[in-house]
Amino acid sequence: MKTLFRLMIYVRPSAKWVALAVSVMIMGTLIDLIAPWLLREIFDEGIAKRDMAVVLWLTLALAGVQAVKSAGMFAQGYSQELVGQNVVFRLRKELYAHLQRLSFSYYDRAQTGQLMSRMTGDIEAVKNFVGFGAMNLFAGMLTFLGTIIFMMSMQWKVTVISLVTIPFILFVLWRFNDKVGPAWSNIREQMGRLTTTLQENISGIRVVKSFATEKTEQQKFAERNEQNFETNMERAKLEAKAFPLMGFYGGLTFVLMIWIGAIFVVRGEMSLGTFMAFQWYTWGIIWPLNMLGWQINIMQQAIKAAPRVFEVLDTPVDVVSPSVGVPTTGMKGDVVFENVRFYFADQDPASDQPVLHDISFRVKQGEVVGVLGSTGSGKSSLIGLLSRFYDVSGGRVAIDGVDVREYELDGLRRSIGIVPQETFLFSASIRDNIAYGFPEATREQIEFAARKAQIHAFIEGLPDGYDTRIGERGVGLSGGQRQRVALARAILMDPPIHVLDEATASVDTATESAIHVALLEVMKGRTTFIIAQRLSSIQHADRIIVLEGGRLTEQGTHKELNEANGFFRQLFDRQKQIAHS
Ligand SMILES: Nc1ncnc2c1ncn2[C@@H]1O[C@H](COP(=O)(O)OP(=O)(O)OP(=O)(O)O)[C@@H](O)[C@H]1O
Repeated sequence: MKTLFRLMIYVRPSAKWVALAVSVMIMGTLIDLIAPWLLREIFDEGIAKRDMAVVLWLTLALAGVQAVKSAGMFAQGYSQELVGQNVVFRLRKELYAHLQRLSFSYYDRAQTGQLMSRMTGDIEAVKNFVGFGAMNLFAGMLTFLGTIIFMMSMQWKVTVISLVTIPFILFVLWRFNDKVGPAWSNIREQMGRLTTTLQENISGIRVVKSFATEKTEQQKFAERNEQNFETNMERAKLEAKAFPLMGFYGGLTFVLMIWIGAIFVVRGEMSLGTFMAFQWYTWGIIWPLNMLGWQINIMQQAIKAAPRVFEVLDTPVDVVSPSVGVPTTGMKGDVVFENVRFYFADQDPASDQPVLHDISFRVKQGEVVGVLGSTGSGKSSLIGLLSRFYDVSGGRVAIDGVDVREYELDGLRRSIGIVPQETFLFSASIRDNIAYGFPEATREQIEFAARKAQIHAFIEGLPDGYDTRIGERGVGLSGGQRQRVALARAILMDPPIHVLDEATASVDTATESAIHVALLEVMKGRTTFIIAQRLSSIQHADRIIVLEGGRLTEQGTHKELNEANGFFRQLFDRQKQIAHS
């Protein structure tokens, strides 16, 4: 019930169209109730009295009301679909906007397939109910009650006797409703899992193929598909049991009506016209009850699907912009980490070790800082705190003396140009990919950024140059080329702070060196963090920070760290040895 009330919030803006659909539906129902009454008059006042004028006028009236009803059906069909589509539109828009706001900690755990399925199938199920099911459910109930009232007013005894089957039909419906709800809940959940399997397989198809696990993947998909098939068949079984039974009781009502009606006609307690009208009215009892099964189906689907959508909408956003954020215009880029401690959302501070322990350091505007550490030492997490991908669990991160949590969030993120470890390119032209964060950039600006990222010559060599379209996730470019496009994207943003997270790990050392020389100019006056595992990447750093197991163990210049004989020195010796062997 709570779900239905909440859905009403999305219907409210379309109240005018709901009112139109309901009015037309009530008019259509009234016509359905008047038509058999006209038929009775044709029989009793026209045929029985051999008055063809009455027959003609009443037949014309019958045709007229049917024409009005048909026109009304058009208006009702259109407006109820409009209500449904509007609800879907609003829900999808809100869901998409919320997905954009949700923080990294949500996406660390979310399954893409489940989100896709909620965005499509579940919302569609809601639309079917709001746009069609609900209105027809209401129309059915109105027709049912109206028919009984009209019949009672014509011949209450025949009506009461003929309707003895109704409690049986209602019992079958009640049982069906009870069982079909959980079945729909399973189906919606399984649809989500099926989409997840499909999405993961397609995204990871290169891994699947390189490990030749197509058969295992097929098997996995087949299992999910089979579960889906079986749950759907369970639901179909419920329908197969309930619907014919309802059809049987409905038929029985019809037969009873003829039999009891005939007795009353013979006894002279019912006119032939009323008898004929009752045959027509019977349908006004049977169809709403038969349709009720389908409508319950549609309603239960929506009741089970909507909470899946609301669950995403209700997920709190844990990294939000302050209501009045500090503007970032004129940001210089002095960065301070003060006693920073950090746990991921799925960690328990009571029992787990923090990913970052008590980190403190200061970086002045324009400094180039290398962040060095073995894999898993916390380098990316450290940088994630700067852009507020995550918030610190203790201590603070400040830029120009202002806590990052006090800045206006969009401005903060636009002030930090990150070239991430895993580059994501969109299926668009190379130009659009470079200008992703700055769509109004001029051709010169884009080319300048591409030159600095050492990718301009390559792009110029392509048949369509900057207009060359690249496939999904950058297919068509090598890893190093993709990294350089991402680098150009960050350079174009011209932020006061640059972060290169293993940004040159996929390029050869000669290209890396060329990129660094070009970047020296771009980085001038800008604070730059270069995260790396190999020393060649940080050769131009003014200072180096060394992370080990989430702790800052060393910091200083190349020279100072070489003399300190710690992790840096060991790495230096190891990489020198490899280079010489
Ligand atoms: N979402 C998460 N939830 C819990 N722990 C995580 C999560 N993401 C990363 N970690 C853990 O946090 C630690 C630091 O990870 P991080 O990615 O910051 O390391 P890194 O130094 O950048 O490693 P690499 O050089 O391999 O990229 C790792 O031990 C990792 O397993």
